[in-house]
Amino acid sequence: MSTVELDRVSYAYRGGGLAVRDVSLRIEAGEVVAMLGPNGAGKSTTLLLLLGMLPPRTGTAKLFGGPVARAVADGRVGAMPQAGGVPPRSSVRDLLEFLHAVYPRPMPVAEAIALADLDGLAGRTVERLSGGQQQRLRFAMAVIGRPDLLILDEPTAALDVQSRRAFWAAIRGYAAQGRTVLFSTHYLEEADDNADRIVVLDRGRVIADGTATSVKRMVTVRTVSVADQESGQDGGFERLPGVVAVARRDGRVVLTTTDSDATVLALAAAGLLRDLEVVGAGLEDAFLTLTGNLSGV
Ligand SMILES: Nc1ncnc2c1ncn2[C@@H]1O[C@H](COP(=O)(O)OP(=O)(O)OP(=O)(O)O)[C@@H](O)[C@H]1O
Repeated sequence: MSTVELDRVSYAYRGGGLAVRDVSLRIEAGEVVAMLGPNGAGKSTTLLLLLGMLPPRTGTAKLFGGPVARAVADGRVGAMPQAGGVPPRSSVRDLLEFLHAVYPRPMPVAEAIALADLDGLAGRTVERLSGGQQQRLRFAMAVIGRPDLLILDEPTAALDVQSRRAFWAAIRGYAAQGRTVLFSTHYLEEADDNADRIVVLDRGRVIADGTATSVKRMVTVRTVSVADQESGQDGGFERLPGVVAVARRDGRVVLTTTDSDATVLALAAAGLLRDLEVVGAGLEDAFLTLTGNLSGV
């Protein structure tokens, strides 16, 4: 029995195209999984389907081998959705005490406060917390019920670098207790640092799924550029090893490659190494490469 089991799930918002298309995904107990993808890839929609907040149009979603609604009602799922207000006038302690009373097997309020690094802020009202502190409170609210599965939608979006680090340390601490964690992010680096496995979504589909190392290898593309020598060397660049796209701009030939070493060696062998520049390409290019939409200009 898997913790998360999506079987060919699709979802369309009213009046929109398919936001999630035929997604199948299994996550086992104890895994920490990142869902990585650009804006609009379908990450939030997939997470909402798993929380029972949207019903699949086709396909089935199960948690712990049963209906999503049952797992949620049993308090086995903790969530930090992207949107969702926290009552501004309540204090941190009041909110957590309220939730403590709601869940069947909660952790002590003090433990949730410590885990979310909110010590010293228990008496403060929500409206007087900084953005980062509010985010940490939302985390405390998600874990206080000791959920077996924690679902976090871009949890660090509002945080600065320092709070980000503290936040991930708290999540890793929770995962280390054998809990399953699924989070979404735009950042390959964040996925790489904090997940055992990365599922890449693009336009509603799963386009890659594997260990951080294997996905990183797939999405790490570089741009190699040399001065355009106009030496009648028209074409041919796209046949160099690793090259997936060729563009010419500002007097340079710009090659997008999945194997920059091989591309540079081949350029050298062809006598074309003039004013070489190699830079890491952004994740956007990497997604385009993965989805086969990067074409030469
Ligand atoms: N409430 C909604 N009504 C209509 N369309 C929506 C709604 N929410 C999302 N969509 C559309 O569904 C698709 C998937 O959006 P979703 O929010 O799941 O992506 P995402 O990967 O979470 O993006 P982001 O990283 O920006 O949060 C997008 O095309 C988006 O425009």
